[in-house]
Amino acid sequence: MVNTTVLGFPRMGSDRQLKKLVEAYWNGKVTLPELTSGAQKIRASSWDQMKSLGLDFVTVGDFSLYDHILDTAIMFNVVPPRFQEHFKNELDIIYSEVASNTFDLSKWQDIYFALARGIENNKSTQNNCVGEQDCNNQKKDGGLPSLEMKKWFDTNYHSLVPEISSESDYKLVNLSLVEEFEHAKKLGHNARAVIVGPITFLYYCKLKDSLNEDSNKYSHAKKLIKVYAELIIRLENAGCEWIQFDEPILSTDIDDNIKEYFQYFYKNIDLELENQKKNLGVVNYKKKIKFLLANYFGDYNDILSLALELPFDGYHFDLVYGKKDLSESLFRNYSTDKVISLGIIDGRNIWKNDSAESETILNAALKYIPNISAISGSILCDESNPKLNRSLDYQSRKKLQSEIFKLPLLPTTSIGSFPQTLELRKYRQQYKKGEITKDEYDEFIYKKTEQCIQWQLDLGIDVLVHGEYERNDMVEFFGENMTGFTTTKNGWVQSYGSRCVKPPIIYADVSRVRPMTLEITKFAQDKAWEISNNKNIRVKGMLTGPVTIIQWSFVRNDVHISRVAEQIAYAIREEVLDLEKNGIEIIQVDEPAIREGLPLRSENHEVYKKWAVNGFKLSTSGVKNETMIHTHMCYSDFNEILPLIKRMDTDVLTVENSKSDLKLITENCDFAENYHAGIGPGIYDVHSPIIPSKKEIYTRLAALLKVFEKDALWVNPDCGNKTRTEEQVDLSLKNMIAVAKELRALI
Ligand code: MET
Ligand SMILES: [Zn+2]
Repeated sequence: MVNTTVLGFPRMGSDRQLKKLVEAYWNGKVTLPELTSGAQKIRASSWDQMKSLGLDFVTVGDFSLYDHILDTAIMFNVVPPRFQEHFKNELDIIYSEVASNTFDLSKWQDIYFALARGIENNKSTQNNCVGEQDCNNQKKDGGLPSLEMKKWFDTNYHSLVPEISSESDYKLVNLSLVEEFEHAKKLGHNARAVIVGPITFLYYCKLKDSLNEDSNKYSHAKKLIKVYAELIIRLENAGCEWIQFDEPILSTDIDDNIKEYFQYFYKNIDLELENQKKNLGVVNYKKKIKFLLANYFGDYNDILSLALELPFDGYHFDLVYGKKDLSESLFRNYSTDKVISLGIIDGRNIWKNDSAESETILNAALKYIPNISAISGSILCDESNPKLNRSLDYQSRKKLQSEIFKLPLLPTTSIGSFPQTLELRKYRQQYKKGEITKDEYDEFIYKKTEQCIQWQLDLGIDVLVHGEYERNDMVEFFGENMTGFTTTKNGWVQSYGSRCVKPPIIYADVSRVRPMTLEITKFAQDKAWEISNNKNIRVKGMLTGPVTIIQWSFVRNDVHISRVAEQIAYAIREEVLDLEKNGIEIIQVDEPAIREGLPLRSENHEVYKKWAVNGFKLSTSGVKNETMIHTHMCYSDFNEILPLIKRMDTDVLTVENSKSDLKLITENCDFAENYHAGIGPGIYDVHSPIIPSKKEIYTRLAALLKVFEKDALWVNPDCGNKTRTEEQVDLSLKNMIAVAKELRALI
């Protein structure tokens, strides 16, 4: 028998109902009971939609008020010590209730959002840190930092990173999943529960072990087995028939250590269930509930035979991104008493499904579908093409540039955007609705830009930006100004928490029709010269690179992606050259998404690196050696992509890293030892409303100065300022600039 189902359903709602609800709760406009019932309504309407589409199962557990990894962490009591301490009273009540089998979900709500968003100004945490690592994390005078974020595999969604240690006390303390299941059942749905599998969960966890330095985070699977089993028994008792364990980690290169714990957990979970049931006095303790192993985003590759030996009742195969599974031993060795789940619709893109193709896959599930990975015939393959390379190497360019720019040591700059204020958003909306004219809108944008220049001159920042007020989104803006793109009204994709983006669609050949940023950048530069009466004040041109434009769009799939990259790169190159011709001498081409595009399997890395690196170089290397090229990247393990970054050959790289407390760059020194061009490691976290203190900035800069050459270091926030308020930006930049100036005098 063939059933139809989905692995999960978008949680945000077509009109971002969830975002609005959650933000209203944060702003105190909606009460906790209203939040709860609002969320229930959103879930229920998704189930209705799944049912009316004719699916045989609905899913529960795929919904989340903020993030599904955070949900998993909360469910199993993974609360970092700083929050345990802060919420001691609340947690004591929760734990004592749990001990008497009472689970009050509402008691978790504020703790949950605090982990996600941090807490401002918490005096009680002052001077309570143990060891340097904790000190960094405590933001002594600035409250409690939220959990870090990490990209969800190769997508642009950000998950939170739970913190575990040998002291983690895993226990089942939150039953929201069971409650959701019961709700769906009451509404008459046949629901499958979706949970993040332990290995994927641990992949997202960060080990903060001060006690046990050699500890291996995956070994925590041994401890987690108990709490997972407890949860499963509760779901089974509630009448749940299927559990889907999401383990997309299987689509990555997994080492023997991960393999060992993957095998350990799923081999032993049945036994654990039986033991717990026996202890509970259940007579018929054999497992009734069924397990589906869901791997997606790629193929099982060499883990397939191991996975097939484990006691799962069904397996999901991603036949869109994991085509290789089809060709392998899949159907040859597949036991007929196991359910097979075939992912034949591309859930990550918007193209209407080719049902003839799906039929072919279904009918002859054994046939190999060749992987279209032909990157040939593109200029991006030809490393030595002069169009891809600057004529001088970095050191020689640096000499030329330092003579021209005369920047001080530790030059200060920002990443580009300035606050998208309520007023600005109102103007944009009015303009989009046709309530104000283009001239009125432009007048406002230019006024804001001028004010931003004045503001930065007052602050004394060394390299200015125009503020990016004219763009709502760094990809959408370029999409709107090039051919081959179209936009959607409701194609929302969750980025993190309540934040959503609306990726454009690339449906045809891309080219630039007109200059896109020239006018406003030139305006900003002229204003800067006029106001300061100083030709040495420079405004950075601000563009988005081809990789990020591709990663954050729905891309046509009828030509190889390197073709699309090549076309976008030519368009950006034209813009770069126009800026340069008009006196812009520092140009930043942002590539925040470069890491997330890296294929999950290393065997596919080189093809990606080729088009990604060369796409960036084609965009930027047409300039004179005197022109300074910056790039910016976020959310990356920079050590991991160091060779790729070096190949990009930029003059200055600014990176997000303050959420990782500079550890990636300072402790694990690969990066510092091997990267010798200009570098601006984000000196504070713009994602948090907390103002970084001078002391904190000083400590970080001092740490950086120990590992980087002083004339290579730039001082900047870790990402754009657009989500902050003007006041927050002002105070943060003031502190940052003051510290840079102080330190400059000392080194
Ligand atoms: C996500 S990276 C953002 C870079 C962009 N220039 C900005 O400042 O917003
Ligand atoms: Zn960024």
